[in-house]
Amino acid sequence: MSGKLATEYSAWQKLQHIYDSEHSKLVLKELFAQDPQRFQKFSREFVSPDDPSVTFLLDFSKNLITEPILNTLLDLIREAQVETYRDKMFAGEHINTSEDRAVLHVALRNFDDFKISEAGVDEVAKVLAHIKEFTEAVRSGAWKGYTGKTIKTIVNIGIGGSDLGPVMVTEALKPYAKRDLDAHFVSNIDGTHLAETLRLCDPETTLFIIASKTFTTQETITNATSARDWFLAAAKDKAHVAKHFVALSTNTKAVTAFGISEENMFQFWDWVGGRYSLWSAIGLSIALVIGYDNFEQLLRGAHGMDKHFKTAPLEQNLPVLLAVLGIWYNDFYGAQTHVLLPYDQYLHKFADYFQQGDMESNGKFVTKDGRRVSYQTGPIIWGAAGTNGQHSFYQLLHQGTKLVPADFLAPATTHNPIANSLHHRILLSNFFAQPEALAFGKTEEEVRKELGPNASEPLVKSKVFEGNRPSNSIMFPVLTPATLGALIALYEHKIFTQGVVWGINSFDQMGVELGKVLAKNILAQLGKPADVAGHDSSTTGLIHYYQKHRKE
Ligand SMILES: O=P(O)(O)OC[C@H]1O[C@H](O)[C@H](O)[C@@H](O)[C@@H]1O
Repeated sequence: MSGKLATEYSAWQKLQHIYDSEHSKLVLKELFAQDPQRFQKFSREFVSPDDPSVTFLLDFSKNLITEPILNTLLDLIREAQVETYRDKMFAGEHINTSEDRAVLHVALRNFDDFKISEAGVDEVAKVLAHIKEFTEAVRSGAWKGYTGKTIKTIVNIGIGGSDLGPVMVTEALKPYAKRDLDAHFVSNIDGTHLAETLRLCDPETTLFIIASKTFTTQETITNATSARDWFLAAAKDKAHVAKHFVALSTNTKAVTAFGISEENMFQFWDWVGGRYSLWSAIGLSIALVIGYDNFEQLLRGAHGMDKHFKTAPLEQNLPVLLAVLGIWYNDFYGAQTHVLLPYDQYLHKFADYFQQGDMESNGKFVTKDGRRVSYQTGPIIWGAAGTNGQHSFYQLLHQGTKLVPADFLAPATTHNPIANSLHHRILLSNFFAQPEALAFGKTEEEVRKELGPNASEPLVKSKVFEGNRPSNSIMFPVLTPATLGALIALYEHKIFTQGVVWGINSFDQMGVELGKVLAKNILAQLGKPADVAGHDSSTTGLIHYYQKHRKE
């Protein structure tokens, strides 16, 4: 990010030239046939520098690249000074320029390797100790509710980054969960979300975790207030709130004003972005569910990936490799989306999580120095756990008119080897088959041979798979807390790398503000039709329809 638009880099121009002159010749079937070493050349094994059991394989050989293309993509990384900006991030420089903030989620999982001087970094260990002490008290039953009973249910109230990370990780690490502690997550302002959750809770045995970096988010504060009202309807005395409500926030003043005392508050800092906050106090619900030691393993796994990202040469650097492949499709092939396909039911929220992680980070049209970009920035992220997607949207992946680069992820070993691991073998056979089908397809000739001479032309055509659809495959031995930590950090650093090349600020989220302001204005006008003013005819018509039909 040198103040340049990405298109001004000579490597970018070279890539454009390569794309224009060569892309029609980039045929996976031929590339594999020409080079028996292709898998060896275009796959890397990650082994955490901290823990050799944290390892995975990235196979990126089924991508529309050659060695010269990869080298040019890596030249782009050099020209955009990604390594310099990476080092600035790790050093605590204020690379979030619009908000004048450091970007230090890496400091939350640092365990003393990188020297970072920024206010608050020296308090990380203290907050972790607080999390440890509190989670152990709740999990052991030492922490009692207002009638002396132990906590059986936790309800995390938060939205966006204060929800998606804890939801995704608690789902992913269920095998490590304390099964007699129920965890619920309430995010939506729709009263249905809270009401349906409270039906499952007993005020005597429920702990509410109010998770909000700012502690001003309308949804969270409204849900927290209603939860407190529900609790007090049973507990009567406000003094009991202390045993049933804790807060995770950077805003001590607002937390205490809400009625949660400082000792029940878990602090974090403005250099933790919401969508990078599961490593901070926002991870309290994770630590409660899987225990502090497993939570620390998650952090250590991420730290191993941080070290790799910081030190590995570009051609070995996994986040960088994923980033450049994404740029190749996003900016040269014109792919609009990127699909995440974990073949692991425990990772069923992985794509939801990285929808915020990626799209809120890189969905921006203005560079850091205020110029309108002339190229595509962040892709649309979507996905679902395999094999479910195969029975719904894979039709389009295989035979649709759009190019959808895909990441397939799977563990070699399942936590649930039922039926002698038959389920897992079937799951993995699909995990291996789908990228193969996408890459190599099925020719007309093969279809004709299969259908015989009497097959109609339209039938033959409809059964052709053109192939040449790219994907990455990521395999790991087993989904442990540390492996998950490393995987999440892998994608975080991929997003960072792409943001630097595109010249945008990946760490603010100005685009979510306008809707919030308009909603606040409209809320004040919902009373009667005469109050509805200052809108276009569509918005006015919609509000009037609501006013006519509501029954409250
Ligand atoms: O944690 P909070 O301050 O309540 O913020 C919750 C979420 O809301 C905002 O609108 C941002 O777009 C998100 O990045 C953030 O994670």
